[in-house]
This record gives sequence, C-alpha cells and structure tokens, in this order.
Amino acid sequence: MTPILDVANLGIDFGGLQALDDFNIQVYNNEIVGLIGPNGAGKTTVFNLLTSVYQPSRGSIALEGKKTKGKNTYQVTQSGIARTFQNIRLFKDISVLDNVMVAMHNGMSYTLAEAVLRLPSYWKQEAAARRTAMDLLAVFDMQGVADAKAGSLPYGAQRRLEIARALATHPKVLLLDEPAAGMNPSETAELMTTIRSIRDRFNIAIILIEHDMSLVMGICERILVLNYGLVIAQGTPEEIRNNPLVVEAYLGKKDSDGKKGIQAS
Ligand SMILES: Nc1ncnc2c1ncn2[C@@H]1O[C@H](COP(=O)(O)OP(=O)(O)OP(=O)(O)O)[C@@H](O)[C@H]1O
Repeated sequence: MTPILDVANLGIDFGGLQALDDFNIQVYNNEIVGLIGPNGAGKTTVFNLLTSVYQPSRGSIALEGKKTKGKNTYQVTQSGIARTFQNIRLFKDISVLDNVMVAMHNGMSYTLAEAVLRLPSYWKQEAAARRTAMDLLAVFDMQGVADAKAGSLPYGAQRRLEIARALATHPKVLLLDEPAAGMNPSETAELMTTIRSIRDRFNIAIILIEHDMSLVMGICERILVLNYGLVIAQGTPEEIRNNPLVVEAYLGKKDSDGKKGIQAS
C-alpha cells in the first residue's frame, strides 16, 4: 500500500535551535495519527513544514508520491493538505456559511470578469458552492446557524467551523492542531465522534496534535511522541501509554495505585 503522505528525515533549525530532526512518517488513507509531546517539542513545527509555512533545512515531504518542496502554502492546500490552527482563525464578522464558502473559492474556476459581470457561469458555481457548503455544515450539525456571524458562535462551534473550513478545500490529509483546546468534556466527546465520522465520510487521513489524552487515546490508531524535536516513541495508544520513555520524558504521573502510566483523561 502506498502512503498518502510520506515524510523522510525532515528537520529544521532556527538559528542554533534544532526544532525538529530526523522526523519520519508514512500516513495511509483513512488513518488517524496523533502527534503528542510537551510544550515546545516541535509539534506545530511539523504542521508548519507540512503546509510549507516553513521550508525544511533537510528531508522531504511527498503527498501521493509528489514532493511538495518549493510549493507555497496555497499550492500545498490545493494539492491536498489542509489544516486548522491552535488559535482559531475565522472571519468573525461574516456569516458561518460565508466562512466555508470563502475557503472553497480556492477551487473555483470562474474568471475575474465572470465574477465582476456576474455572468451565468459565476452564478452556477456560486450556487453549487453554497449547496456544498450547506452539506458540509450539516455534517457538523451547523446548518441552523449558517446565517449567524461566525464570531457569535460558542467556542466549541467555532472550532467545528474551523474544521469545516479546512474540509472545504477537499483535503486528502487533514491536520488538526489542538482541536479540543478550550472545549469542555462533553464538547470533547462530541468532537471525537465528529473526527471519526469525518474520516469515514470523506475517506481522508487525519493527523492531530492534542494535549487532551482522552481524545488522543480514544481516536488515534497510531501515536508519535516528540520531545525536543525528536521522535522518542511511536505505537498504538496502548504501547504509548505503557512506554517507559514516554512516561518518563513527558507524561509520567504516579497513578493512585503507585503505578506509572499515562492517564487517559
Ligand atoms: N519561527 C520560529 N523561529 C524560532 N524558533 C521557533 C520558530 N517556530 C518554532 N520555534 C521553536 O521551535 C520549538 C518547537 O516549537 P513548536 O511550536 O513546534 O512546539 P510545540 O510542540 O507545537 O509546542 P506547544 O505544545 O507549546 O504548541 C520551540 O522551541 C519554538 O520556540
């Protein structure tokens, strides 16, 4: 089986700081992979490299066998890698529906003249985009708030809208940076179900950075642990939970029974 995303020996230095080194991962269609590690371990740097926000100091990234080197962030999104951010980035003063439609405009093919003159080809594409955007909102149970201003939504709903916006670009790989940040436990549980259903429905690979262990352990098939820019462990949630290196270096906690291990929540 060919990986949808193939990352080899990836690394980046900032001045004297090796923020990431020798990072390797193969991600397959329909997988949910977790990326965890303490603050400053290099997790967001991985996403910034995958989306060409940063160019690597070394190593390569291939999406469906094609290297992304030299592509800018817009081109990477167009070729199939979409992301959300740790800090929510929505257009807060426009509607929920328009937020999704703006994200879709990347993929539209009408010309500037067709748009300015409002020619039939423009309206046809706009109508189709509106339908697709409504369908996407329905996945998140948000069609009822399509006309509300994005900034007026509760926090958890804004996070869901961010994911809907990322999906609007038709990604093959979806990168979620701390999707449960700031959510309460019931919103987090709901988010877990949503992430699973996105994977199943859109048939895509998902990589997520998350500090909430109940979410990571609950939905990831595979987890990579970063510490000081290096992968110190990878495996199933069970393997990670019981890996002494991980427990020691990152999440070590004595359980009430005196055993060391990673707590799932
Ligand atoms: N543009 C940059 N210039 C200089 N240093 C940077 C830059 N981006 C990241 N770093 C450094 O690289 C290291 C990794 O940062 P990164 O944001 O990837 O960590 P993280 O694992 O995502 O942390 P957190 O969980 O706190 O978000 C940190 O030491 C950070 O200060």
